[in-house]
Amino acid sequence: MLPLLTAEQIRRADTHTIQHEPISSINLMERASKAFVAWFINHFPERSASISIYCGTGNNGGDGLAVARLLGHHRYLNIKIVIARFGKNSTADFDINFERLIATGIPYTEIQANDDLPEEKSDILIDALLGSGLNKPLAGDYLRLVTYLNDLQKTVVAVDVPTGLYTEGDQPKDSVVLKADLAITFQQPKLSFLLPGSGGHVDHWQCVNIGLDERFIRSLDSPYQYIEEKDIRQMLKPRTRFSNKGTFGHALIIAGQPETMGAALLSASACAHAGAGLTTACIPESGLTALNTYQPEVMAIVRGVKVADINWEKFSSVAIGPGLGKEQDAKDLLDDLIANFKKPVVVDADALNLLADDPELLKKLPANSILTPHMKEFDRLFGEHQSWWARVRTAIVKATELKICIVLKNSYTVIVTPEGKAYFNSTSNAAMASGGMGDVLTGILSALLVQKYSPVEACIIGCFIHGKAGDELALPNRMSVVLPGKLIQQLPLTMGKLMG
Ligand SMILES: NC(=O)C1=CN([C@@H]2O[C@H](COP(=O)(O)OP(=O)(O)OC[C@H]3O[C@@H](n4cnc5c(N)ncnc54)[C@H](O)[C@@H]3O)[C@@H](O)[C@H]2O)[C@@H](O)CC1
Ligand SMILES: Nc1ncnc2c1ncn2[C@@H]1O[C@H](COP(=O)(O)OP(=O)(O)O)[C@@H](O)[C@H]1O
Ligand SMILES: [K+]
Repeated sequence: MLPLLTAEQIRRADTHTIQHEPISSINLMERASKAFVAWFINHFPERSASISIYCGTGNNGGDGLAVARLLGHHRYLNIKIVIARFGKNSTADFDINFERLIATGIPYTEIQANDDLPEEKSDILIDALLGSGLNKPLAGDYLRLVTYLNDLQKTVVAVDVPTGLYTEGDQPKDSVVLKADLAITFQQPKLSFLLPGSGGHVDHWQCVNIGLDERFIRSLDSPYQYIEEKDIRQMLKPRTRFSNKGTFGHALIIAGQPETMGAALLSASACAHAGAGLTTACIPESGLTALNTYQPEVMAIVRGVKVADINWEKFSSVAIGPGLGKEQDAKDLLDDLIANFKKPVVVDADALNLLADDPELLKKLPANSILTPHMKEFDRLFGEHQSWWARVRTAIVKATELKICIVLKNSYTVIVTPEGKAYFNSTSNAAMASGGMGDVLTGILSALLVQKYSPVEACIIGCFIHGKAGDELALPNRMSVVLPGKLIQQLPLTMGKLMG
């Protein structure tokens, strides 16, 4: 896991590294700038490209000056430097890099407060105006400059953080950010890159290691973590030679109505493909032929048979909700499940909406149950939110209070645990934004629970493999849409590769 730090924690990690590695702060800046340049060269190998580097007078600007000098060493010869000296202050490391720049003879322009803004003809802009030191929304000269640069619609590469973007927390409404095509960011992705809204200011980001003290970073025990493939490889258990279907548990999926049987089919099929030993779907009678045709491996309990006839004890885990509707029979099933089943359950879609109408029932969920809301379901459950940052904060409070896992779905789905940790998933892509994709995730989570992964492990592994299967299909094949049924077919391969 990659710990995700706040701006203040990043400063502490910088200071600690400087004191204990030890390394001087100017050499740490040089290391960061070299790491930036290595990636920049990767993306923009054309040495004749016209590049303008906009530098503030803090350490982000210091990085910008060092980057300019290093690009010069790499024979990028069509470089222009613009220093925005809007205030009196500059940092010591900015000043040193300014001296070093002058020594190289690379020309630069300075703009002061209220100056006319320079004509800009370069194709690529490097944004080193402000970084993680941002402490208020852009105003005055910075606002004027950034608005001007945004209007030019050039390719923008941000150093560490786009100017104007908060590293974490609520981005003030209507605040202006220098929109980046690429942010080459130091040590760890910034929390704001991972949330819709703020993340929209960065088209792509690339994280470069600058050698901050990892032991110290871990000791900060950040509640925010970024899931990496190596974590999943460690967690996923290969299937052993003498295993049989009994080894891998029996999942029950309560889903579907005559009009939304597809949701039940997708969940149940995903559950079987993600390795449940046995899968049973509790569906309306009219869906029986569809189920037996689409996925003959899945067994059925036909709804309409009295609810109490379900022998809950037979199942190692139960998921409820996809396409279920909110009619009385759905409500009765949910009540009965919560009254009689004491192991963690997966609650999705309509079952979440039923819980939103009945907060007392929500409090009775078995400990460590998993809720999988998208944004709208989340707000129905826990109230309207103005930002994703606010949603993550509420999810932490609610998951701890109710002792449950909350999987808040989106790009970078956030998994919040009863201990109050928030894990950001690193897989998935926009080709997966298609109806039924969440139903597939519910089936995967059930399959992992019955295979005896803990609820937190199931959420982490489940979200990762769901997104990974989508990435494996969409990215190399340039698919603009991945349908849920196709993703299900990919799951055994995705899981097999991660186990091997
Ligand atoms: N030793 C270190 O601390 C390292 C820092 N690095 C760079 O340093 C950056 C952070 O540098 P700084 O802390 O100097 O801060 P910045 O360079 O981001 O900002 C400079 C100063 O601008 C002022 N400011 C904040 N918001 C403003 C606003 N809206 N309008 C006008 N002025 C505003 C603040 O006083 C701030 O300190 C990182 O993003 C990274 O690029 C890297 O060189 C790696 C090592
Ligand atoms: N733009 C996107 N990028 C990455 N993943 C996405 C994107 N859009 C949707 N997904 C994933 O697809 C799933 C959609 O879930 P949900 O909205 O519940 O769908 P449905 O209700 O149609 O089944 C989630 O797991 C989400 O993470
Ligand atoms: K920047």
